[in-house]
Amino acid sequence: MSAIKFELIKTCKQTGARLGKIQTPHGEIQTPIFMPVGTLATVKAMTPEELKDINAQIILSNTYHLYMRPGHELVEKAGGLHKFMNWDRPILTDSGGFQVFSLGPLRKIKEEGVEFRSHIDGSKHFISPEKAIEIENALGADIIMAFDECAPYPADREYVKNSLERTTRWAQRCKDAHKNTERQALFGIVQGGMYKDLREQSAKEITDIGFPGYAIGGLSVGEPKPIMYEVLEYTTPLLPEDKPRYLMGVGSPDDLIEGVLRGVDMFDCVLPTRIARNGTAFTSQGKVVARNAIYADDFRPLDPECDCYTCKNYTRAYIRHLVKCNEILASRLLTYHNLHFLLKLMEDVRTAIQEDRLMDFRNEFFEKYGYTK
Ligand SMILES: Nc1cc(CSc2ncc[nH]2)c2nc(N)[nH]c(=O)c2c1
Ligand SMILES: [Zn+2]
Repeated sequence: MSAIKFELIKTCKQTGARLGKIQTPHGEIQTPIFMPVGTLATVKAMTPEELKDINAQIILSNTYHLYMRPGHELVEKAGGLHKFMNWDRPILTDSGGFQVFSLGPLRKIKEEGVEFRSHIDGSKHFISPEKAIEIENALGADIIMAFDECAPYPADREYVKNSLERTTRWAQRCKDAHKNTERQALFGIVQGGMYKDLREQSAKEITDIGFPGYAIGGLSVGEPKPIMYEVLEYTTPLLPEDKPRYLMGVGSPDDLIEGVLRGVDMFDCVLPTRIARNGTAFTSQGKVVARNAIYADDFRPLDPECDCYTCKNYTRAYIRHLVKCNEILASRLLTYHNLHFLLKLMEDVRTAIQEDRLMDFRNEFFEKYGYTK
């Protein structure tokens, strides 16, 4: 028996988009969904109560980072991640594969696993698929990711083929090592770079092993958007219709909509929280770089069409002032707004699917946001 139950409610007649529901041990998730990222057991600058105010349904945390600091044993001793961070809704943990591979020359990939040096103190570590599952079981997230290699972009065919085949062998080892199937759903991750035949091979191998949900990995790694959309176009149909599909590391407003149109159900990205800390806001008319002098005496809200706490109570002029003074409140107000913006966007997308008008919604949003058609 798996820890989650996915219900496919509707497929949009105009597009490949799906409306769904995922039941988890910590509550229900409506899809398509955007998942705020809380790498170190906190969605930076937000309290759990503020996340609930903006209807965040599930957040992400990270195996590699929490293994490094404070250590998964401590989190387990605290009663698991939910208790430790005071978040009683669903959590998803990434396996650390991506983070370890991002360490670049500091890591060595072997069949057994990955040897790497800590980005904190340079100490030597080794993570195998079994170790990653042990850490994720200790953290206790409702959805956990298999330990995979996210091939860099660009990468030649030979490398990508060898890498996806090792990721398949690791996926089987993760499934064999995962004990907590009743309370933690293990998702497989499809790789294969930007090569159609390798994506088909990886999708077949990973779905043959069998998981309650599937992620599309190896995208949003610097490839041009049209290539990401093309890979999605031929990869999502290879995944079972009755299981959730998660596109890792995506994304910006346009990528979320284009991903939903191509049958993706779940997304996560550090963008909304990261650009907030750099003083930039998503708005329905495109990005607002708050630091820009043009906002010095602009007493309108960040987004006149937004009804969030930030937009109801503060002006661009005030937020620019906070950003210029590097005030902590700048990060808080901008993060609150950016997360609300993406969560509201996904709520509007779900409504558009329900009403079979997602393509019209896309065109209206792109027009207003300033994206080219
Ligand atoms: N682009 C991208 C992003 C992430 C990180 S998702 C994430 N982790 C923590 C926060 N967000 C990926 N993670 C894994 N395991 N595999 C991938 O192929 C991959 C690709
Ligand atoms: Zn707002």
